Amino acid sequence: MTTITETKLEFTKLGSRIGAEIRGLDLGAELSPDTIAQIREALNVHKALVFREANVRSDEDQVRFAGYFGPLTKAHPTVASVDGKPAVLPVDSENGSANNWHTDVTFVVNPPQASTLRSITLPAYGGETLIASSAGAYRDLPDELRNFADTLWAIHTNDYDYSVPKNLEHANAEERRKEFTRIHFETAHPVVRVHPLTGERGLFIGGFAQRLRIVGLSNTESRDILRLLQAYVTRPENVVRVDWEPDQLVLFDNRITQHYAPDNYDGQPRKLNRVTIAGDVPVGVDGRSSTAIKGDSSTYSETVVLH
Ligand SMILES: O=C(O)CCC(=O)C(=O)O
Ligand SMILES: [Fe+2]
Repeated sequence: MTTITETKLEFTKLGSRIGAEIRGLDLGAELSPDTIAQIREALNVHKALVFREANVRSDEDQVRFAGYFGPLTKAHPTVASVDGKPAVLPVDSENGSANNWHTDVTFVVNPPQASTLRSITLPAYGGETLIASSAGAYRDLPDELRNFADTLWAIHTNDYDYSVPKNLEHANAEERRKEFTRIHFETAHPVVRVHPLTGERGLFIGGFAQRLRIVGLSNTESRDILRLLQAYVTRPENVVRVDWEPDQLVLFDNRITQHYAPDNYDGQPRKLNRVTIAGDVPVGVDGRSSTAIKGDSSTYSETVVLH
Protein backbone atom coordinates (compact mmCIF):
# COMPACT_ATOMS: atom_id res chain seq x y z
CA MET A 1 0.00 0.00 0.00
CA THR A 2 1.35 3.42 -0.86
CA THR A 3 0.83 6.38 1.36
CA ILE A 4 0.74 9.78 -0.20
CA THR A 5 2.59 12.23 1.97
CA GLU A 6 1.27 15.70 1.42
CA THR A 7 3.67 18.60 1.76
CA LYS A 8 3.24 20.77 4.79
CA LEU A 9 2.98 24.37 3.62
CA GLU A 10 5.38 26.69 5.38
CA PHE A 11 3.88 30.11 5.91
CA THR A 12 6.19 32.72 7.45
CA LYS A 13 4.53 35.14 9.83
CA LEU A 14 4.71 38.84 8.98
CA GLY A 15 3.78 40.04 12.47
CA SER A 16 2.32 38.72 15.69
CA ARG A 17 -1.32 39.53 14.96
CA ILE A 18 -1.87 39.37 11.23
CA GLY A 19 -0.23 38.24 8.03
CA ALA A 20 1.88 35.37 6.72
CA GLU A 21 3.58 34.70 3.41
CA ILE A 22 4.73 31.80 1.30
CA ARG A 23 7.03 31.89 -1.73
CA GLY A 24 6.91 29.62 -4.73
CA LEU A 25 3.61 27.80 -4.22
CA ASP A 26 2.37 27.12 -7.77
CA LEU A 27 -1.12 28.61 -8.04
CA GLY A 28 -1.02 28.18 -11.81
CA ALA A 29 -1.65 24.46 -11.26
CA GLU A 30 -4.53 22.68 -9.56
CA LEU A 31 -4.20 22.41 -5.79
CA SER A 32 -4.96 19.22 -3.87
CA PRO A 33 -7.75 19.16 -1.27
CA ASP A 34 -5.10 18.81 1.44
CA THR A 35 -3.26 21.93 0.25
CA ILE A 36 -6.53 23.86 0.09
CA ALA A 37 -7.38 22.75 3.64
CA GLN A 38 -3.96 23.92 4.83
CA ILE A 39 -4.48 27.31 3.19
CA ARG A 40 -7.90 27.67 4.82
CA GLU A 41 -6.37 26.76 8.18
CA ALA A 42 -3.59 29.34 7.66
CA LEU A 43 -6.20 31.94 6.67
CA ASN A 44 -8.13 31.28 9.89
CA VAL A 45 -4.98 31.87 11.91
CA HIS A 46 -3.20 34.65 9.99
CA LYS A 47 -6.19 36.38 8.30
CA ALA A 48 -4.11 37.66 5.37
CA LEU A 49 -1.91 35.40 3.22
CA VAL A 50 0.64 36.62 0.71
CA PHE A 51 1.61 34.24 -2.12
CA ARG A 52 4.83 35.41 -3.78
CA GLU A 53 6.30 34.01 -7.00
CA ALA A 54 2.98 32.23 -7.25
CA ASN A 55 2.86 31.50 -10.97
CA VAL A 56 -0.53 33.23 -11.04
CA ARG A 57 -0.57 34.94 -14.39
CA SER A 58 -4.13 35.10 -15.58
CA ASP A 59 -7.66 35.81 -14.43
CA GLU A 60 -8.37 32.10 -14.94
CA ASP A 61 -5.64 31.20 -12.40
CA GLN A 62 -7.06 33.70 -9.92
CA VAL A 63 -10.67 32.57 -10.44
CA ARG A 64 -9.72 28.89 -10.04
CA PHE A 65 -7.78 29.65 -6.85
CA ALA A 66 -10.57 31.75 -5.31
CA GLY A 67 -13.10 29.05 -6.26
CA TYR A 68 -11.39 26.53 -3.95
CA PHE A 69 -12.77 28.44 -0.97
CA GLY A 70 -16.40 28.68 -2.05
CA PRO A 71 -18.70 30.01 -4.76
CA LEU A 72 -17.63 33.39 -6.12
CA THR A 73 -19.65 36.59 -6.09
CA LYS A 74 -20.18 38.75 -9.12
CA ALA A 75 -17.30 41.21 -9.46
CA HIS A 76 -19.27 43.91 -7.62
CA PRO A 77 -22.93 44.75 -6.88
CA THR A 78 -22.76 47.95 -8.96
CA VAL A 79 -19.37 48.29 -10.68
CA ALA A 80 -18.64 46.62 -14.04
CA SER A 81 -16.40 43.55 -14.20
CA VAL A 82 -13.48 42.96 -16.53
CA ASP A 83 -15.00 42.36 -19.98
CA GLY A 84 -16.35 38.83 -20.31
CA LYS A 85 -15.18 37.86 -16.79
CA PRO A 86 -18.14 38.35 -14.47
CA ALA A 87 -16.21 37.50 -11.29
CA VAL A 88 -13.22 39.77 -11.91
CA LEU A 89 -13.16 43.39 -10.73
CA PRO A 90 -10.48 45.66 -12.17
CA VAL A 91 -8.68 47.68 -9.49
CA ASP A 92 -7.04 50.39 -11.55
CA SER A 93 -5.32 53.54 -10.31
CA GLU A 94 -6.91 55.35 -13.26
CA ASN A 95 -10.17 55.08 -11.35
CA GLY A 96 -8.75 56.20 -8.02
CA SER A 97 -7.36 54.40 -5.05
CA ALA A 98 -9.14 52.66 -2.16
CA ASN A 99 -7.30 54.88 0.33
CA ASN A 100 -9.89 54.50 3.00
CA TRP A 101 -10.11 51.74 5.60
CA HIS A 102 -12.87 49.32 4.63
CA THR A 103 -14.05 45.74 4.54
CA ASP A 104 -15.20 44.76 1.04
CA VAL A 105 -18.87 45.24 0.15
CA THR A 106 -20.22 45.41 3.73
CA PHE A 107 -23.18 47.43 2.48
CA VAL A 108 -24.87 44.18 1.38
CA VAL A 109 -26.34 41.67 3.82
CA ASN A 110 -23.87 38.91 2.90
CA PRO A 111 -20.49 40.50 2.17
CA PRO A 112 -17.74 38.32 0.68
CA GLN A 113 -16.09 35.93 3.15
CA ALA A 114 -12.71 36.50 1.53
CA SER A 115 -11.08 38.55 -1.20
CA THR A 116 -8.18 37.87 -3.54
CA LEU A 117 -6.03 40.49 -5.23
CA ARG A 118 -3.54 39.70 -8.01
CA SER A 119 -0.73 41.98 -9.21
CA ILE A 120 -0.81 43.08 -12.84
CA THR A 121 0.92 46.47 -13.17
CA LEU A 122 2.93 47.88 -10.28
CA PRO A 123 4.37 51.32 -9.59
CA ALA A 124 8.14 51.64 -9.06
CA TYR A 125 7.51 52.54 -5.43
CA GLY A 126 4.56 52.65 -3.03
CA GLY A 127 1.23 51.05 -3.90
CA GLU A 128 1.20 48.61 -0.96
CA THR A 129 -1.98 47.22 0.56
CA LEU A 130 -2.45 47.59 4.33
CA ILE A 131 -4.55 44.91 6.04
CA ALA A 132 -5.73 45.17 9.66
CA SER A 133 -6.96 42.56 12.11
CA SER A 134 -10.31 43.59 13.52
CA ALA A 135 -9.94 40.72 16.02
CA GLY A 136 -6.77 42.30 17.43
CA ALA A 137 -8.71 45.56 17.70
CA TYR A 138 -11.56 43.85 19.58
CA ARG A 139 -9.16 42.21 22.03
CA ASP A 140 -7.39 45.54 22.63
CA LEU A 141 -10.58 47.30 23.78
CA PRO A 142 -10.86 47.94 27.51
CA ASP A 143 -13.47 45.61 29.04
CA GLU A 144 -16.15 48.28 29.42
CA LEU A 145 -15.78 49.42 25.83
CA ARG A 146 -15.72 45.84 24.55
CA ASN A 147 -18.95 45.04 26.40
CA PHE A 148 -20.52 48.19 24.98
CA ALA A 149 -19.35 47.31 21.43
CA ASP A 150 -20.96 43.86 21.80
CA THR A 151 -24.38 45.56 22.02
CA LEU A 152 -24.00 47.90 19.02
CA TRP A 153 -25.33 47.68 15.47
CA ALA A 154 -24.19 49.83 12.58
CA ILE A 155 -25.79 50.86 9.30
CA HIS A 156 -23.51 50.23 6.32
CA THR A 157 -24.15 51.93 2.98
CA ASN A 158 -22.48 52.33 -0.41
CA ASP A 159 -23.73 55.87 -0.75
CA TYR A 160 -20.30 56.97 0.26
CA ASP A 161 -17.34 57.90 -1.88
CA TYR A 162 -14.52 55.63 -0.67
CA SER A 163 -13.27 54.58 -4.07
CA VAL A 164 -13.88 57.76 -5.99
CA PRO A 165 -10.90 59.92 -6.90
CA LYS A 166 -10.70 62.88 -4.55
CA ASN A 167 -9.08 64.96 -7.26
CA LEU A 168 -11.91 66.88 -8.85
CA GLU A 169 -9.90 67.29 -12.04
CA HIS A 170 -10.16 63.56 -12.50
CA ALA A 171 -12.22 63.25 -15.65
CA ASN A 172 -14.50 60.38 -14.69
CA ALA A 173 -14.94 61.04 -10.95
CA GLU A 174 -18.63 61.87 -11.23
CA GLU A 175 -19.29 58.97 -13.59
CA ARG A 176 -17.57 56.55 -11.18
CA ARG A 177 -19.60 57.81 -8.28
CA LYS A 178 -22.83 57.34 -10.25
CA GLU A 179 -21.86 53.79 -11.14
CA PHE A 180 -20.85 52.95 -7.57
CA THR A 181 -24.13 54.20 -6.10
CA ARG A 182 -26.47 53.23 -8.95
CA ILE A 183 -28.25 50.89 -6.54
CA HIS A 184 -28.49 52.27 -3.04
CA PHE A 185 -27.73 49.62 -0.41
CA GLU A 186 -28.19 49.86 3.33
CA THR A 187 -27.66 47.01 5.77
CA ALA A 188 -27.63 46.71 9.56
CA HIS A 189 -24.69 44.62 10.82
CA PRO A 190 -23.60 43.85 14.37
CA VAL A 191 -20.54 45.94 15.31
CA VAL A 192 -19.01 42.79 16.77
CA ARG A 193 -19.13 39.82 14.41
CA VAL A 194 -18.49 36.23 15.41
CA HIS A 195 -16.39 34.41 12.81
CA PRO A 196 -18.40 31.35 11.70
CA LEU A 197 -15.36 29.05 11.39
CA THR A 198 -13.26 30.06 14.37
CA GLY A 199 -15.71 31.71 16.79
CA GLU A 200 -13.27 34.62 17.02
CA ARG A 201 -14.84 38.04 17.53
CA GLY A 202 -13.87 41.12 15.54
CA LEU A 203 -15.03 44.72 15.06
CA PHE A 204 -17.07 44.64 11.86
CA ILE A 205 -17.10 48.31 10.86
CA GLY A 206 -14.92 50.09 8.28
CA GLY A 207 -15.69 52.84 5.78
CA PHE A 208 -19.16 51.71 4.77
CA ALA A 209 -20.34 51.78 8.42
CA GLN A 210 -21.77 55.27 8.43
CA ARG A 211 -23.81 55.41 11.61
CA LEU A 212 -24.88 53.42 14.64
CA ARG A 213 -28.40 52.15 15.12
CA ILE A 214 -29.08 53.83 18.46
CA VAL A 215 -32.36 55.66 18.78
CA GLY A 216 -31.76 59.16 20.11
CA LEU A 217 -28.10 59.38 19.12
CA SER A 218 -27.25 62.01 16.51
CA ASN A 219 -25.28 61.03 13.41
CA THR A 220 -22.31 63.07 14.63
CA GLU A 221 -22.36 61.32 18.00
CA SER A 222 -22.62 57.90 16.45
CA ARG A 223 -19.75 58.65 14.09
CA ASP A 224 -17.65 59.71 17.07
CA ILE A 225 -18.21 56.29 18.66
CA LEU A 226 -17.39 54.53 15.37
CA ARG A 227 -14.25 56.64 15.07
CA LEU A 228 -13.17 55.62 18.56
CA LEU A 229 -13.62 51.91 17.77
CA GLN A 230 -12.01 52.29 14.34
CA ALA A 231 -8.88 53.77 15.96
CA TYR A 232 -8.28 50.35 17.56
CA VAL A 233 -8.48 48.61 14.16
CA THR A 234 -5.83 50.84 12.60
CA ARG A 235 -3.32 50.65 15.44
CA PRO A 236 0.00 49.75 13.82
CA GLU A 237 0.18 46.55 15.89
CA ASN A 238 -2.96 45.31 14.14
CA VAL A 239 -1.80 46.17 10.63
CA VAL A 240 0.37 44.37 8.08
CA ARG A 241 1.73 46.40 5.18
CA VAL A 242 1.87 44.11 2.14
CA ASP A 243 4.20 45.17 -0.64
CA TRP A 244 3.56 43.94 -4.16
CA GLU A 245 5.79 41.99 -6.53
CA PRO A 246 4.93 40.74 -9.99
CA ASP A 247 3.17 37.34 -9.99
CA GLN A 248 1.73 37.79 -6.50
CA LEU A 249 -1.65 37.00 -5.02
CA VAL A 250 -3.03 38.10 -1.67
CA LEU A 251 -5.93 36.32 0.02
CA PHE A 252 -7.55 37.94 3.04
CA ASP A 253 -10.41 36.99 5.33
CA ASN A 254 -12.98 39.71 4.74
CA ARG A 255 -14.97 38.64 7.83
CA ILE A 256 -12.32 39.75 10.29
CA THR A 257 -10.08 42.32 8.55
CA GLN A 258 -10.12 45.77 7.01
CA HIS A 259 -7.78 47.07 4.34
CA TYR A 260 -6.49 50.30 2.82
CA ALA A 261 -4.57 51.06 -0.38
CA PRO A 262 -2.41 54.14 0.22
CA ASP A 263 -2.22 56.61 -2.66
CA ASN A 264 1.56 56.97 -2.39
CA TYR A 265 2.83 56.32 -5.91
CA ASP A 266 2.58 59.74 -7.58
CA GLY A 267 0.07 58.80 -10.24
CA GLN A 268 2.08 55.90 -11.69
CA PRO A 269 -0.07 53.17 -13.23
CA ARG A 270 -1.11 50.46 -10.77
CA LYS A 271 -3.41 47.57 -11.65
CA LEU A 272 -4.62 44.61 -9.65
CA ASN A 273 -7.59 42.36 -10.27
CA ARG A 274 -9.93 41.43 -7.45
CA VAL A 275 -12.00 38.24 -7.13
CA THR A 276 -14.22 37.74 -4.05
CA ILE A 277 -15.68 34.59 -2.52
CA ALA A 278 -19.35 34.70 -1.53
CA GLY A 279 -20.00 35.07 2.18
CA ASP A 280 -22.55 34.30 4.85
CA VAL A 281 -24.82 36.72 6.69
CA PRO A 282 -22.90 38.07 9.72
CA VAL A 283 -23.96 37.04 13.22
CA GLY A 284 -23.39 39.09 16.37
CA VAL A 285 -22.49 37.91 19.86
CA ASP A 286 -26.16 37.46 20.81
CA GLY A 287 -26.79 35.20 17.80
CA ARG A 288 -28.78 37.75 15.82
CA SER A 289 -28.05 38.11 12.08
CA SER A 290 -27.62 41.19 9.91
CA THR A 291 -30.64 42.55 8.06
CA ALA A 292 -30.96 44.29 4.71
CA ILE A 293 -32.66 47.69 4.85
CA LYS A 294 -32.32 48.90 1.26
CA GLY A 295 -31.17 47.30 -1.99
CA ASP A 296 -31.59 43.75 -3.23
CA SER A 297 -28.29 41.90 -3.07
CA SER A 298 -29.67 38.64 -4.48
CA THR A 299 -28.26 39.17 -7.97
CA TYR A 300 -24.83 39.98 -6.50
CA SER A 301 -24.85 36.80 -4.47
CA GLU A 302 -25.98 34.61 -7.35
CA THR A 303 -22.90 32.59 -7.83
CA VAL A 304 -20.86 33.10 -10.92
CA VAL A 305 -20.50 30.13 -13.24
CA LEU A 306 -16.87 29.17 -13.51
CA HIS A 307 -15.33 28.09 -16.74
O1 LIG B 1 -5.82 48.46 -4.35
C1 LIG B 1 -5.74 47.72 -3.37
O2 LIG B 1 -4.66 47.34 -2.90
C2 LIG B 1 -6.99 47.28 -2.68
C3 LIG B 1 -8.20 47.56 -3.50
C4 LIG B 1 -9.46 47.43 -2.74
O3 LIG B 1 -9.50 47.60 -1.56
C5 LIG B 1 -10.71 47.07 -3.42
O4 LIG B 1 -10.77 47.04 -4.64
O5 LIG B 1 -11.67 46.79 -2.71
FE1 LIG C 1 -11.27 46.58 -0.84
